[in-house]
Amino acid sequence: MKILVLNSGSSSIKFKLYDVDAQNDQFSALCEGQADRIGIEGSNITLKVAADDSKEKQYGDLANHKVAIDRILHMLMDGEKAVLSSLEELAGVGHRVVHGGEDFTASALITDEVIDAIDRNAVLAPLHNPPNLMGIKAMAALLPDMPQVAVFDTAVHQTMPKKAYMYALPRAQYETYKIRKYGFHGTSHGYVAQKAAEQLGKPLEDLKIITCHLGNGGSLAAFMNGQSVDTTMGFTPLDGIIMGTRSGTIDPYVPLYIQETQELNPAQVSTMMNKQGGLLAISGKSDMRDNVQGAKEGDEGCRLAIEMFCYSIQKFIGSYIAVMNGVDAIVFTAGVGENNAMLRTTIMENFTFMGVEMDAAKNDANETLISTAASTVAVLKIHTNEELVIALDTFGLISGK
Ligand SMILES: Nc1ncnc2c1ncn2[C@@H]1O[C@H](COP(=O)(O)OP(=O)(O)O)[C@@H](O)[C@H]1O
Ligand SMILES: CC(=O)OP(=O)(O)O
Ligand SMILES: [Mg+2]
Repeated sequence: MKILVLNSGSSSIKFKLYDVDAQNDQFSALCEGQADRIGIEGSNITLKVAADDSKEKQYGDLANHKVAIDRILHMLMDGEKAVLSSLEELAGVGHRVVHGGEDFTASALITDEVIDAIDRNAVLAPLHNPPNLMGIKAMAALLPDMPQVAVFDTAVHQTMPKKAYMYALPRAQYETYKIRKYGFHGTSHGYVAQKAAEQLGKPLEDLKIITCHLGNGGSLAAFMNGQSVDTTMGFTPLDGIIMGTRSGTIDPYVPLYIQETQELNPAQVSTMMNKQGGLLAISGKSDMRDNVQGAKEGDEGCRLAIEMFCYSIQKFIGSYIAVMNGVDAIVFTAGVGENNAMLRTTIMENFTFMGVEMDAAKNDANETLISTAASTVAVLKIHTNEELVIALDTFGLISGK
């Protein structure tokens, strides 16, 4: 049976097709790809099949998400790298949905009620939920009888205790308006925490783990007793560490002051903090690779951006060690976390006081366990796989397993 996973963004759709051997619970990826610049000039779809390294790229007008999904399905069936003989082969579709609010503590089969709930929560994640919904609706329009599943970024963090998720604001802000910390990237945090426990040969429940998901967007999470107990993103994915284009945590009065003194409206300040902040604001480059390259060439802005990025992560790691009264493992994952040994070293330098010892050779060789045997805390680098979790949950829900 085959399962398609979609991660729909505002102008892109990432997709991955899995072949599931239900008998043996084996999931193998057949292909993956991305539709880019949906609704913008120069839109295109790239497809890479697992069997070979070359990519098929198709340019063409992708006016909206429905057109893009239609084109993706055609590429999967009759492109030069076709991996599906017909749509009948698809058993289900799994979607990443960023904000599930307090409505979802686990993944859900998509029904009209689920769609309504995702829609209701869209005010809480205006950059993410509307495109997620577009993907779901586009797929439903093309294949009305196909079972679809929503996998929420917020679900894993619904275990946080009240003292962690409440903001110290008048009660009505939470009770009436649902303003609280939700946390995101839960699919990734949960997956790498579990993988770290397996690597260390201990049950997740017995470990205190800090997971660092460092991608273009990024967040940290603290796991204790097998559950997320705190995370750096908050009411929205703007909070926490410094990201590619997001400011992360700042004095909450700053946006109000900017609005008052510079005659900017809330939407303009939101754009400033979400799209013009972060690494981009400091160095002019949002992509970490460009910052690393710039710093090597002596660019002061890039150096400062990297210093601020690492500093913001160190502060949260320190606070989560305090929150859990200890830590057994620290895990790095996602684009930056998985690929840059130098940044991992820099971040961990401030924890040598408590006996953290990196193994430089293993770190440089990109091994999984990158601390020494003598280190008081295990430091790991684990490849995240949000798509696989989505495929697993989709299979579970559609097959009743
Ligand atoms: N070798 C590397 N060194 C530093 N950063 C890297 C490296 N490889 C990838 N990255 C960074 O990873 C980020 C993208 O991570 P990813 O997890 O794919 O993000 P997202 O899913 O949010 O798009 C980019 O900032 C990119 O520069
Ligand atoms: C929730 C979130 O920030 O997601 P992404 O990193 O994909 O932007
Ligand atoms: Mg990501």
